[in-house]
Amino acid sequence: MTIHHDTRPTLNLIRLANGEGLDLPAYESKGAAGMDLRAAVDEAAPLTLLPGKRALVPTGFIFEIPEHFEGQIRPRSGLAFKNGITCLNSPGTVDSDYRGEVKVLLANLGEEPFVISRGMRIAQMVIAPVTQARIAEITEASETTRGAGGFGSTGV
Ligand SMILES: O=c1ccn([C@H]2C[C@H](O)[C@@H](COP(=O)(O)OP(=O)(O)OP(=O)(O)O)O2)c(=O)[nH]1
Ligand SMILES: [Mg+2]
Repeated sequence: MTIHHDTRPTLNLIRLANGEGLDLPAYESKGAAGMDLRAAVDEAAPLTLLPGKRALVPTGFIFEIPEHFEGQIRPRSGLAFKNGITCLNSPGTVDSDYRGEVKVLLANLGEEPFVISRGMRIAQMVIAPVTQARIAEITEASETTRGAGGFGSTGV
C-alpha cells in the first residue's frame, strides 16, 4: 500500500463581507498552475471598464500566503485575447505578510467597454516560492565574459 502525503502548502483564506456567497478561488483543472480569482463586485452594480481605463477589482478574500511563497496575479489569456483585458501590474505581487483584501488591477486595452459582473473569473493567482537575498554593497563587480553586454548584445 502506498501512502501519499499531501505536501502542498496550505493557503488560508478569510472571507470578507463582500465575498459572502462567492465560490472560493479554485484550480479549474487538475494541472492548472493558477487558481482563478472572482470579482467581488456588487451583484446589483456590475463594473464597466471603459477602453483605456483601469480598476482595482476586489476578490472578497484575505489570502494568508504561506511564508517563503508569494501570490502572482496574472491575466487570463481568454479575456486578454477576446476582450483586451489584462492585469496592469502583471504579475501582481501578493506578499506573505499582506493581510488586506487581495485586489486585481484590471486594465482594458481593448476597443469595447467590458462589463465585470459578480463572480466573474477575472484573473488567476499562482503560488510561487520566493527567495529573499541578503543584500551587500561592494565596490567592484567580478569579471565575466559577457561583461556589460546586454539588451541584444548576442544578436537576434
Ligand atoms: O495586484 C495586486 C498587487 C498587490 N496587492 C496587495 C498585496 C501586496 O502584498 C500589496 C503590496 O503590493 P506591491 O508591493 O506590489 O505594491 P507597492 O506599491 O510596493 O505597495 P507597498 O508599499 O504597500 O508594498 O498589495 C494586491 O492585492 N493585488
Ligand atoms: Mg511593495
